[in-house]
Amino acid sequence: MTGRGQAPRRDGAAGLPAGPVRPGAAGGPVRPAPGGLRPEAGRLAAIVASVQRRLAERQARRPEAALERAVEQVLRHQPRRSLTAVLAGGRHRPVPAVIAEIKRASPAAGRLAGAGRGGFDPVEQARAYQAGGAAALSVVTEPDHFHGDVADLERVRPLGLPVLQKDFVVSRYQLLESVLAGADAVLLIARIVPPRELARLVRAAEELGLEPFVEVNDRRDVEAAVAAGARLIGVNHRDLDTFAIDPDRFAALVPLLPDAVVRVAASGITTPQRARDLHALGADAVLVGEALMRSGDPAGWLRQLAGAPGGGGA
Ligand SMILES: O=C(O)c1ccccc1NCC(=O)[C@H](O)[C@H](O)COP(=O)(O)O
Repeated sequence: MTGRGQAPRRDGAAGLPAGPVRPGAAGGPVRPAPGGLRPEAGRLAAIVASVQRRLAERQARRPEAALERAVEQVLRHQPRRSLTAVLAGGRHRPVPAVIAEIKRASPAAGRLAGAGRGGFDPVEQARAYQAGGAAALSVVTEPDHFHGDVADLERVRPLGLPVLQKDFVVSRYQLLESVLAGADAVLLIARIVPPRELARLVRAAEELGLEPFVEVNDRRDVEAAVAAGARLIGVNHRDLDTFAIDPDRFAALVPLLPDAVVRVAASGITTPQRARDLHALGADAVLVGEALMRSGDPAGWLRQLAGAPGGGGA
């Protein structure tokens, strides 16, 4: 996660190459799998390593106690909105709820924001999502591999939709930063921390009024997420090391999820029809990034999913 005072983004007006963002490109040498990462982790390890390096710098600049004091103030004056509440029961409605993502770039896709269309305004993008009927926003804030910016989250919060912060959380310190940025929910990736640490982070997030959105890739992750008490679980079709999409992953893992859990299908959802198919398999909600970022008419894409006339999605 990125806090205030992070290094400036690198996707300025001059633009970026259109190709994929190289893991480790801006974060220096790739180190062995850090923290609780499983030994097979490769490209994901490079992302987490740069996240940890930036985190250490921020922790050195601003001690956790100072953040705690600021968080107390924010929590007193800025109530959180519930992501879970707007997604729950989605599987029993005619169409899934949508978490619409702002993702400036990704290691898999390269630059997404403003590619070929001039500048990018996250607020304008979020307004289009809202106009199309999105239930919530997701904002990717990791800077080195996604060109994310925590300022994007701060800027879209006033629109009023619940906001999920997507980053690579390995420490409670980052959760404090999330509160300060105005997130309502935070992504916790089961793959990047050991199960006990995942449970600690789930608890810590809840104590701070943040809803943990636990992302899983396989059966082991599901077990860790459920044991951690996660109530909001996202099944990610994307392999975090190869970035390849496994289209059958949601179908394979959904039977393992307790009924009470709010289930989100995430990644690689390129068309409204694909979102409908995942809904038919039991998804309460879908999380869509790249397709909306690439669409010239994201509101139309979302309306087409909702079955409204005038939808412009594929
Ligand atoms: O998007 C990536 O390339 C990626 C690579 C490695 C780790 C995470 C990654 N994405 C984070 C996400 O969770 C996705 O942005 C999100 O599920 C939306 O996916 P999509 O609709 O395919 O953009």
